[in-house]
Amino acid sequence: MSSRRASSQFPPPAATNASSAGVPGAELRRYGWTATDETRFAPRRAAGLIPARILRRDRDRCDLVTERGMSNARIGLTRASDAHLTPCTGDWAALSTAADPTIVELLTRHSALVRSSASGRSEGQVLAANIDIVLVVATLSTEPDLGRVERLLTLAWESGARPLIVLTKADLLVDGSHAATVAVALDAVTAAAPGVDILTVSAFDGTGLAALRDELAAGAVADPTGSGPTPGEAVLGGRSAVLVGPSGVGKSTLVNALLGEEKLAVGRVRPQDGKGRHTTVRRELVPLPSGGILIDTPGLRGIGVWDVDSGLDATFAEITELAADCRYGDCEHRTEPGCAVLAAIEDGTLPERRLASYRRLLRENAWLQSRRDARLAAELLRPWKKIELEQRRLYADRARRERR
Ligand SMILES: Nc1nc2c(ncn2[C@@H]2O[C@H](COP(=O)(O)OP(=O)(O)OP(=O)(O)O)[C@@H](O)[C@H]2O)c(=O)[nH]1
Ligand SMILES: [Zn+2]
Repeated sequence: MSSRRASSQFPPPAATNASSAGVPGAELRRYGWTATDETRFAPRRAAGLIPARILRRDRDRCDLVTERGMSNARIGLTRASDAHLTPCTGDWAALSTAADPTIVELLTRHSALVRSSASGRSEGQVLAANIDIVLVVATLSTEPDLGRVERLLTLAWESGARPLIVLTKADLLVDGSHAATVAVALDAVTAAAPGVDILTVSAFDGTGLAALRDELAAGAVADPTGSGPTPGEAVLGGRSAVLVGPSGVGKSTLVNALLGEEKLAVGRVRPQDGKGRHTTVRRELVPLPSGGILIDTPGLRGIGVWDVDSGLDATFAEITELAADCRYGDCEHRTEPGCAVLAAIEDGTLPERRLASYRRLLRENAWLQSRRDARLAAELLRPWKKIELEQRRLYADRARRERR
């Protein structure tokens, strides 16, 4: 994964206020922890573990937040080799509170944004876990890359979270020279995203920011203590949202606009690692003063789809729907008679570009799946290869003995 953007783009977290810590996990509610989560966690708490949300993943350690404040912990999972089970930003974990805190368990994820790994290996790579919304960010300032929007939507649908398209730089609408382009861009994106809500925003003039804040704050509750660790941070919980989109569309500017004043209230944090080390906790996940939790992962360029069968169905919903009316169940919508998809292209209701884009992503998905299947097959064969080898050795030994 490219790290074109420092993962510490969010301001260092302010020192945690322990005053609301009367209730177990209360401080974590800012990060989305709920009473239900706490109930489920009870047996672990009884075993001396505490809940934590992962803010950032390093090779074998994580920056995280617990009810006691920011911390840094070792990854002590037994199945750490499984890409889907290694901690990532957004994960909830059970943490041992030993001298060197250790993540001993990942709590079940309700969603995960997964891409094919940058190295092109046959595994998926989890970019963010436990998200409610994927903000697919594109800009109105240039002709939209619809293929990219569809790719990101496919990943978003597949994650189990709800996609929301955010079109940035809406202030360009008022500029006469841009207005026409923007209107066309908006129509094109709408056609490429059936069933997906689209918000146009501008970090410059504030357009749409209130609507976006409301989306993220849904379900948030007022801080019972009346004040958060930083002034104005009086809302707890809300939706967890991850931002995806190419470089230059205005993600950082948008994040800063959403963070508002909070970015000024910064300070170094001393993780409670028992050794009193002073390190700055870096984070890719931050609670918003207005409610909701924002995740911004570095480097989402060249993002590849990964195991996205249902994501494709959702992204290209109108094609899936048409395909149900094709004469043949296995219709590939190429030359088959009675093909409802081709008929829709013929009568102009389905743009050819949509079908081409759908095919491209289908092919990519099938290719990755076949590579994964090949890897699985190789893994299944491995024990047999070992037995075969041992048998050969045995026979050779016996033959040698008999020759003597
Ligand atoms: N007109 C206008 N320009 C904007 C707006 N938001 C951002 N920009 C400009 O767009 C450019 C890119 O913004 P960034 O926030 O750095 O974009 P990004 O998506 O974070 O880019 P990376 O950090 O490379 O991923 C900058 O020159 C911003 O000033 C906006 O609302 N309106
Ligand atoms: Zn067909």
